[in-house]
Amino acid sequence: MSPHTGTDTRRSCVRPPHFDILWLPRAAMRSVEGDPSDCVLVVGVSRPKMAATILVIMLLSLFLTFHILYDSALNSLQAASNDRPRPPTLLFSKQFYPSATRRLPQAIIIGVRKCGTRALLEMLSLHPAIQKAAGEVHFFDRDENYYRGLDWYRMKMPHSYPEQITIEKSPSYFVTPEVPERIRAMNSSIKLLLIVREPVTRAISDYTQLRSHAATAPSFTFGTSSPQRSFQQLALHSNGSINEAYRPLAISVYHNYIHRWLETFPREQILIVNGDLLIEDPLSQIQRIEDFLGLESKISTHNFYFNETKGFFCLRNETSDRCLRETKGRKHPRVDPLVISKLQKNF
Ligand SMILES: Nc1ncnc2c1ncn2[C@@H]1O[C@H](COP(=O)(O)OS(=O)(=O)O)[C@@H](OP(=O)(O)O)[C@H]1O
Repeated sequence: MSPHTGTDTRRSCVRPPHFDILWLPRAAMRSVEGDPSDCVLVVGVSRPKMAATILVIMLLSLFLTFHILYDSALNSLQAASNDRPRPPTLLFSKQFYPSATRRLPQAIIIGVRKCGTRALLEMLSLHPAIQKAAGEVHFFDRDENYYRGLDWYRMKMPHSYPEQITIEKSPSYFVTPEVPERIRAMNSSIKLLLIVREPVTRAISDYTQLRSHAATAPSFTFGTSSPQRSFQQLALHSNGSINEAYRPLAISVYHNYIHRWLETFPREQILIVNGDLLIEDPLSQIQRIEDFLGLESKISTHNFYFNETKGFFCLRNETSDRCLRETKGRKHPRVDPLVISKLQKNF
């Protein structure tokens, strides 16, 4: 080995033969502390700004590629369950799907509470041309929401295509006096779905829900921890007469509320759905609604299966089977049949 003589350590570095195949410039090899037998490979970026730009471009293209792949995978999944891919939810979706926007509903399930409003909404949303609002919006019945305006309401709606129908359900619309006029002010040609059930069963269902809420609520919400009163005790006075002021019974007197709707909307804009039949034979009611909404019949027997454990029909599409939550289909307390028939005669 020749000793290190000059100031330029690069020249005196002995380049190992296998490094020749890397086409590295000679300057990349430098000797350590002037010892030509001990070389290091020095790698650096000669144009850092350009390198940074290239890196950013590469990362952006990677992100976009991932985004497009994810979006199309999502749409393929949805296309498998429906004929029409659902509007995308990801960033940049408006550029890719310009017509998917949030629209005010063209149909509303206005009630009645405990008659199967949730089941109805979920079943209808099996139709590819129906987009449902996720929760109960309570726009028309709660002043604090109503005075936020229609843009607030629109933002509660899902994305939909122009040929799709947006639908929401808020069961308390039916019994709130201001609601029919407020809905008409928004859209006088809107379609309304009213689902009803045998009135005493509905009242018992209402009672069951209130009792279950009271059992789980803190004691200050419902007063002292007095033992819960039975349906019969609440529905009948001690002299045996009917307690018409008892809210679950009052809501079941449908004609006390429906007249306001009929005064505000033409009869052909309101479809009355049979909630008892929706439980026993959901398709019969769903097909009536497809027709009422002017939709092609798409929901079929394949979309329902009876779940023995739940005791109700559950929903099926190409990707999943699902039943409604346990708060839907609660076990009702036993009520004396004589009390039931007495109440039924009153309706
Ligand atoms: N398929 C299916 N699965 C489960 N439950 C079903 C179904 N179809 C109708 N129902 C009946 O829906 C009742 C609840 O009605 P709502 O959804 O209108 O209740 S709520 O007002 O929104 O609280 C609920 O009342 P309860 O039985 O008292 O729980 C059910 O009887």
